[in-house]
Amino acid sequence: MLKVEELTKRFHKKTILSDLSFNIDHGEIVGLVGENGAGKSTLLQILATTMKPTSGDILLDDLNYQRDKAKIRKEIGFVPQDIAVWEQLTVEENMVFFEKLSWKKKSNVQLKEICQDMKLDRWKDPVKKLSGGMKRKLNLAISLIHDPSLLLLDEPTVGIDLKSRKEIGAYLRKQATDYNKTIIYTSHDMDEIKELCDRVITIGEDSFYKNLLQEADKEVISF
Ligand SMILES: Nc1ncnc2c1ncn2[C@@H]1O[C@H](COP(=O)(O)OP(=O)(O)OP(=O)(O)O)[C@@H](O)[C@H]1O
Repeated sequence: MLKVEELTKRFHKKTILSDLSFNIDHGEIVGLVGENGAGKSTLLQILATTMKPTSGDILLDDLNYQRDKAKIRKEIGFVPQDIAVWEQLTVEENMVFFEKLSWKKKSNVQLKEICQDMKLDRWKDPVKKLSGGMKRKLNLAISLIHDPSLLLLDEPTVGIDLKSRKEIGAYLRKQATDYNKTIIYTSHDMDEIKELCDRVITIGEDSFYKNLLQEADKEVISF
C-alpha cells in the first residue's frame, strides 16, 4: 500500500499541496486531476522521490521514503510529461540502452514482449520515424523494464489518438489487475479518467472536477 500522511509542499512561501493524506492499494489505478498549476506534477515528483516534500511522511508497504530512498526508487516507474527517448536509435536499441541502465536484467525477448503487449510493433524502426503516440508508448515501455510496483504517469496519453489511448488504457488495466501494480495517472481528459480509474484524487480550490466526477459516480478524494 502507498500511504501518504499529512503531506505539504511549499515553494518559497506559497503552499501548493496542503496536508494531503490518502492510501492507495496494490492493483488500484488512481487518477490525479486538477486545473493547470494545481500541483499534480509536484505531487507526482514527490512520489517519484525527485522532489522533497516540505513536511509529511510517505510509505510504500514497509519502506519509508525518508529512510529507504534507494529501495523505494527500485519500485518506481516514472513517466514525466516530456518524452525522453533517443530519436536516432531504433525501438530495440532504446529498450536495450535503458535495460543496461536498469538494476534488473531483461533479455531482448522480454524487452520486445513489453513493447508488443502495448501494441508497439516497430521494433527495428528508428524512433524518429514513429508518431507521437508510439513515442509515448515507448516512454511507458522503458519505465516498465525494471518491473516497478508503483507506476507514476504524468499525462501519458496527451496528444495521442483515441485508438492508442485505448490500447494504453487496456495495457495499464492489465498491469494493475494481473500484476497488482499501483498506478497514479494524471490527465485532463475526463472521459479517460472516468473510464480507466478506480478512484480519483482532485487537488486545487476549484470544485469543478470534484463535482463532475461525483456526478459520474466516481469515488473522489479532494484536497
Ligand atoms: N520548482 C518550483 N519552484 C517554484 N514553483 C514551482 C516549482 N515547481 C512548480 N512550481 C509551481 O507550483 C505550482 C504547481 O505546479 P505543477 O506543475 O505541480 O502543477 P500541475 O497541476 O501539474 O499543472 P499542469 O496541469 O499545468 O501540468 C505552479 O504554480 C508552479 O508554478
